[in-house]
Amino acid sequence: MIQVQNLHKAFKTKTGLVQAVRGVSFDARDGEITGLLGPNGAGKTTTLRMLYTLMSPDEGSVSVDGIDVAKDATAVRRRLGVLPDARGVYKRLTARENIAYFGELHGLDAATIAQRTARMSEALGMEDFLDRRTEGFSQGQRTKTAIARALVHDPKNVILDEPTNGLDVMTTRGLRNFLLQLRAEGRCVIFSSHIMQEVAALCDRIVVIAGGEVKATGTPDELRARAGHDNLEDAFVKLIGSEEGLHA
Ligand SMILES: Nc1ncnc2c1ncn2[C@@H]1O[C@H](COP(=O)(O)OP(=O)(O)OP(=O)(O)O)[C@@H](O)[C@H]1O
Repeated sequence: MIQVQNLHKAFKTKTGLVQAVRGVSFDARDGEITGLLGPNGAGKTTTLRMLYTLMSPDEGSVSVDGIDVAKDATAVRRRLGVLPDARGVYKRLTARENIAYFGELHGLDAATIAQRTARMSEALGMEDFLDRRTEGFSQGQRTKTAIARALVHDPKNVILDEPTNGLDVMTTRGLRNFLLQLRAEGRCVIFSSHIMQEVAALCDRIVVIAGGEVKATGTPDELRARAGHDNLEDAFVKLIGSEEGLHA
């Protein structure tokens, strides 16, 4: 369970202050997939970075399974599996070694790492490239490696920043099934996307974000009803107030 209360974050730039996130609040429950949907520049990545302890908010709070990120970031990190926007796999290591390295950082023994790697590889379809060096990997292969690595310690909460970015249709379908599997295991899953069909197809709850603010929160049906449109695409456009940056 991840609870987000009134997050704010601004960045100083040469041309002035950029207010990236302005008062974002939402709850992401266990056994559900929560989608953060918004156009380019909406503040999704910045919000997720504050959730996974990479950045501290200017204001507001985040708690993971009841633990305040500001009070015990280490305990929070143990409960989180994160696919960051920069995937950053080590190119001199094979996919298996990338996963094992993260397992070792989490203090797992070799047998546990081998067992989790086998499970993840099967779920994500990594058998063909598991023992290849990641240098030269396709985007999909890199993303799968980064996801497997992020989940090696079997975290209860999973945060993925635009997980299907740059993936082909078949790989995206595989990834969707994988996220549904994580949900069925009772995990709390949050992912960000600017593709409304994807969010609508997968999410139990959608947080619509634009201009650093939450514009609406609800199930796909609730959002349709609130916007007064049966068509989800029209509903999102109405909730966001613009079509810009929403489509793939
Ligand atoms: N480190 C930074 N320094 C300055 N501005 C930043 C920084 N990080 C984010 N921003 C700005 O904050 C705003 C929100 O960016 P963010 O990356 O959170 O959006 P996003 O919703 O993830 O967008 P996208 O879908 O394009 O990835 C943007 O205007 C961006 O330029």
